Amino acid sequence: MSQEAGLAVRQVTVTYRNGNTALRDASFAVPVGSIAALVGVNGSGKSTLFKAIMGFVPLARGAVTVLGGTIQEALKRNQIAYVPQSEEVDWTFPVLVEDVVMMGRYGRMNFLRIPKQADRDRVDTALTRVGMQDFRKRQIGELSGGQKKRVFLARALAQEGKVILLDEPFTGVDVKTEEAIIDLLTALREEGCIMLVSTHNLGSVPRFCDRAVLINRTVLASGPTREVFTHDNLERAFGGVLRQFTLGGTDLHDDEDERRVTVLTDDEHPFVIYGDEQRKAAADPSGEKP
Ligand SMILES: Nc1ncnc2c1ncn2[C@@H]1O[C@H](COP(=O)(O)OP(=O)(O)OP(=O)(O)O)[C@@H](O)[C@H]1O
Repeated sequence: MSQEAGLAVRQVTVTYRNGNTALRDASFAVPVGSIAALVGVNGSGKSTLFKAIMGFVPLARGAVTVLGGTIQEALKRNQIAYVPQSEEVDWTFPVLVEDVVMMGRYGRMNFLRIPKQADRDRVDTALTRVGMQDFRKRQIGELSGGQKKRVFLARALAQEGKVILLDEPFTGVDVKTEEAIIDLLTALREEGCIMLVSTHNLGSVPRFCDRAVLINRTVLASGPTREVFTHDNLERAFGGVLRQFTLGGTDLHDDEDERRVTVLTDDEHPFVIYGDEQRKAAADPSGEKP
């Protein structure tokens, strides 16, 4: 399918009311049926970009199109679902898990918000898909970090949005939950969803994101992950924030093997580049050595 029909951000500039331009001339596209990682340092404009796509901040310049239409049209059709960062949610608010997921249906109800059977069925399916059926009567504040994430994913599923924005979905979740989330996103990709996932977890990006957008107040690089996730691009995006070291010779091998391995890391989620031609080599998502 053409990129035109997916999510397209064209020359977008966002200036906040205090005059701060958080994003300048940002352009990229994500086709239907793909997962794109949105990667950048703190303050690089990831949340601002999400807000721009959701129509929460006015664009000083440029345009965003969703499935060929404007943001307003997409919002009216409930096409954009959002999974927030944990810090954005008031967990003391007394609401049950099933009610949070039902919120995903609000846009499809009339102003009285009385759920129909079809809405309840969608909520059931969404809770089952994220493995949270047994917790449906729990207060949202009484869940673990990973369980809370799954509930908000279920809300996005119940909404049936074609475009799903996920803000740091792996922060504070264990490896098993991370795997479960990745499996779910991969299944949604097969169903034709467009996902934009902000993450600091560099190591996992080539594993499940077919595309990547590197950002620092503008889009530095975007496209297929294997083309974007290069040593040079990551260095441009992260500068001194990342540590880099190369292992080779007797540090890595106990024989004559001359291959080397370079690790780029924020000390939490290392991104590993195999081979000697690191500066030219694109990351190989299969993890195979050259
Ligand atoms: N409401 C606002 N008014 C003015 N400036 C803002 C506002 N929100 C964010 N900014 C600024 O815009 C820039 C981009 O911030 P943004 O929150 O989009 O970054 P981010 O990449 O999401 O950061 P993080 O990884 O820390 O969540 C920062 O310099 C920030 O201080």
